Amino acid sequence: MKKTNVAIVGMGTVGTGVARLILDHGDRTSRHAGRTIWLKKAVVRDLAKPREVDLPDGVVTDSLGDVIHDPEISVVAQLIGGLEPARTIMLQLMESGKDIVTANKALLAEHGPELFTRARELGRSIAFEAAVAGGIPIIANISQCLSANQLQSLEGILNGTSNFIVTQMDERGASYDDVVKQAQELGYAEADPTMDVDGTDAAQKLAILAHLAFGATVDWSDIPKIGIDNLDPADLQYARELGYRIKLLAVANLADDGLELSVAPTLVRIGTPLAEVRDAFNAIRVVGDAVGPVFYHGLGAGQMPTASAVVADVIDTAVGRTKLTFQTLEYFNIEQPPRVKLLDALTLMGRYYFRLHVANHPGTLAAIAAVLEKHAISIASVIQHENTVGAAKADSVPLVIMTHEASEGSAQGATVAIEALAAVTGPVVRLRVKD
Ligand SMILES: NC(=O)C1=CN([C@@H]2O[C@H](COP(=O)(O)OP(=O)(O)OC[C@H]3O[C@@H](n4cnc5c(N)ncnc54)[C@H](OP(=O)(O)O)[C@@H]3O)[C@@H](O)[C@H]2O)C=CC1
Ligand SMILES: N[C@@H](CC=O)C(=O)O
Ligand code: NA
Repeated sequence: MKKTNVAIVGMGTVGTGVARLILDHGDRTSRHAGRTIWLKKAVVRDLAKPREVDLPDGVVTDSLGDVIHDPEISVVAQLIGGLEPARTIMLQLMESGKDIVTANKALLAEHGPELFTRARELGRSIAFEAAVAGGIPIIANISQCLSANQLQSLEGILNGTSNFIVTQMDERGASYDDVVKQAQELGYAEADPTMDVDGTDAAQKLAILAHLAFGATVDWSDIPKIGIDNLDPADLQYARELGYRIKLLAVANLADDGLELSVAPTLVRIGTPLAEVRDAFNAIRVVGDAVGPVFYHGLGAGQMPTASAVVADVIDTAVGRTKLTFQTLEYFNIEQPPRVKLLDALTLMGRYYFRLHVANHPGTLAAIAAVLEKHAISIASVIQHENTVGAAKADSVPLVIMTHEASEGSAQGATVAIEALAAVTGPVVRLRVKD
């Protein structure tokens, strides 16, 4: 039987899972590849650090040169996170004739055009199924299975850590800090979990998907994003009372004049599929003009789900499928003009949830309603619980307002104007609502 020699660079959470799959399940991988997938080298930074997988003698090394200078190794799973040295190592590996499989979305979102251009020049491929939504085969689906469609929209939960945190806060009343720690221990979070909770990771994944799905050339940092890092448990509670759950939603919507992109905590109606996505699961709803809506659901973070995607890419690369896809097509090709432009975030339409703290006296509601009216925002419902201190009326009360559709620009303007009212104390919480 033929053999493809593979190396792993970066033996952390994902690298360890990839080694496990290759070493423990050679029968499966060889059946699908029609050849033996052989782990020849695993490059680590620190030889003394214990690994959670038994690597055969001679596999582990701290020298990247052992891979670069070994002409028998043709595929490398590059599983170091962050930008550098990951970028330089990826370029060095490609220069030395290796095809790449990676899970590093930050690197692709930031340096995708450079890396893919170089890959094309060198006749190499870069496969990255694990970079978006972990184990869900979304890259393959968008770039191959749905290729007969003009995709119209794509919305999803793309960050497992944030979804885990929000689920645990919502369902168990867990504290934010405790659940962040737990997400790190479980191997879901990035080395710097700020990237997960502030919406960066979801925006980077959305930029990659928007490129594949719509031909948009988007700098991820141009995508308007809000994370879950300032989410108040009170909003999870009010959302539930209104029949919603809060999810960090990434949205790409193709309009007549361009592409709307955003990442934001959003109220999603309980009972709809996205609202039921729990813990580290991700989900993506894609609508194509021929196929209609398609829904993908699965684990978006964690060792083995991510390794599942990496090893599938290793097999595809070993048999030449990834080269076919990513060498010849327009993906990350800077010579291809973008097919759509990014729309101004202020024009995006949506419903809103406002929570504010207001003085408990006559005229307050009227003043707020007047501001909303001035910004052409119509109220759909209001919650204000009776609030007393003992038998006496409390001085201030929380007020929750759900609106009908309005533009992001109007909602922003109204927020500033409401915060300036004398009857309103502290900042206004404003969240998007998905119907
Ligand atoms: N964890 C997950 O659920 C998912 C992760 N990803 C992506 O996969 C990539 C890896 O993530 P993950 O495994 O969780 O991260 P980890 O931090 O667990 O692993 C990264 C590994 O890379 C090693 N490393 C860093 N620099 C070098 C170097 N110069 N040479 C050799 N090894 C090096 C680190 O070594 P050391 O141990 O010494 O620090 C560490 O073991 C990231 O890009 C991440 O975004 C994608 C989808 C899901
Ligand atoms: N940190 C990421 C890991 C997968 O991409 C997440 O939590 O989704
Ligand atoms: Na994936």
